Amino acid sequence: MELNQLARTIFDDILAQGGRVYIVGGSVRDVILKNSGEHDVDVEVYHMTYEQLHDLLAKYGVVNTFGKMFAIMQLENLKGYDFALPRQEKKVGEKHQDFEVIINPELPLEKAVKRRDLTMNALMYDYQNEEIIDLCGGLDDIKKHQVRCVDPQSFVEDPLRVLRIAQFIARFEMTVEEKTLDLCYQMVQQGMLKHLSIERIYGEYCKILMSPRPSIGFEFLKRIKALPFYLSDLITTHQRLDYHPEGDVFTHTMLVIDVAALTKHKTDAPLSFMWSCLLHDIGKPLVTTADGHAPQHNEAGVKVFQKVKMIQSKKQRQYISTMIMYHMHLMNMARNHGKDLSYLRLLKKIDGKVSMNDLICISCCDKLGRGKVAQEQYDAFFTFIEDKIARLGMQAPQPLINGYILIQNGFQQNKQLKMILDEAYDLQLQGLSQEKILRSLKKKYE
Ligand SMILES: Nc1ccn([C@@H]2O[C@H](COP(=O)(O)OP(=O)(O)OP(=O)(O)O)[C@@H](O)[C@H]2O)c(=O)n1
Repeated sequence: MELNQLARTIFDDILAQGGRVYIVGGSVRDVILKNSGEHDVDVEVYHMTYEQLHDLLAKYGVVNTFGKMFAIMQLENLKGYDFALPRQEKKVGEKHQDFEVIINPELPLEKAVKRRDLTMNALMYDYQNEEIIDLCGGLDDIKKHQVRCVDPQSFVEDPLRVLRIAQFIARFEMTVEEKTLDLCYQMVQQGMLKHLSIERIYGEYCKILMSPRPSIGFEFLKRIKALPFYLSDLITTHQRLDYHPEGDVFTHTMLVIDVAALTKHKTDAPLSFMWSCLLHDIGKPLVTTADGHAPQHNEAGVKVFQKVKMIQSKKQRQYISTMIMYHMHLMNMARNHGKDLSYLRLLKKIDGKVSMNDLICISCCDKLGRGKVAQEQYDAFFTFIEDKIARLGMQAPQPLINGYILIQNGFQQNKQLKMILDEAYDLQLQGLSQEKILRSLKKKYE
């Protein structure tokens, strides 16, 4: 394993003092999976007391301790390394922190691994012997590309693990072993996931969305009936087969997010973009008619989005809401040979909230998420957009008239001003000069 030189020096010191060092958790798994990328290194130190380990670490720098009960220690000058003592955990309440923790430096490894969620996450790297210790069959499961829980009894103690499975299988393109899948289903049926905080759920959803194949994670959540209402409602919403040969809205959404996963690096806000793709059609269940039409599903989607509480950042909410609102405008314009004016109006509406680039990306993903898209249709869409961009740009034109100018020209500062400003901008887009806009507005409002 690749380890920092200071970490090696500390580990050697621990061994010299009679301790034993094991690296555990995601960093070991990721080495086996040949998964590159930054990862914190979790170090479990055996045969030393809390005080002994603390004193030893203090020789190398300032020690910070986290989670009084978990006794996790970090060195300020050794970022990304967490030192902990072996422990057993017992759930004592419904909340995430409701655990009784029993630290035991002499805990047998077989017992220590029991608190881990999945076999691939229970692998240990023995620093002294430079070998992987696999007490739960994690290596075999990785070979089979499957996730499997270590111990059903301890697995259920943290319901977040159900969502962790969803993100792991999406990230590593794996399947879920049958008994583990049944266990997850039972946990959902028993309402265990209801106690999870929205922040924790959001974290796992983000990991699913930023994975190479997000659909794998959401298909799993569908199978165990753990989807929130705004996604599960998509399953029973059918669409017109001539527009959507792929079938219901959920199936379409899954195709869209998988294409989006390949496109996200081209966008200005990859995570928010992925969320937008997941949620772009959440309005459809509300407005879809018996023959599969979904008029104004974008506006309905914005309303449903207000109920999606797990996204809390104001900026992200504004981005996603704007994407839901305008996700079909470019496509509709291309279909109806939209006028330059509607394109310019669209630029103004999205201005500062999302970029035209990101709107183009979501339109492409939406189009590609229909299974087989006729090449001519796709080409026509691109020609349309390229033409508009070449002539009219990607940014909304700067307004010639602002509130200050209106007031200087005798308009009152009242509620109507905003409406008049919109009107002024529209006249500008129609090609009127500043002088002519003011003249026209004065005539109308005086
Ligand atoms: N609900 C949880 C969270 C964590 N773990 C254990 O703690 C380790 C470290 O957890 P964490 O850093 O949260 O996740 P990783 O598995 O490292 O995965 P990621 O790549 O998402 O960080 C996991 O490998 C697993 O052994 C667990 O059993 N149950």
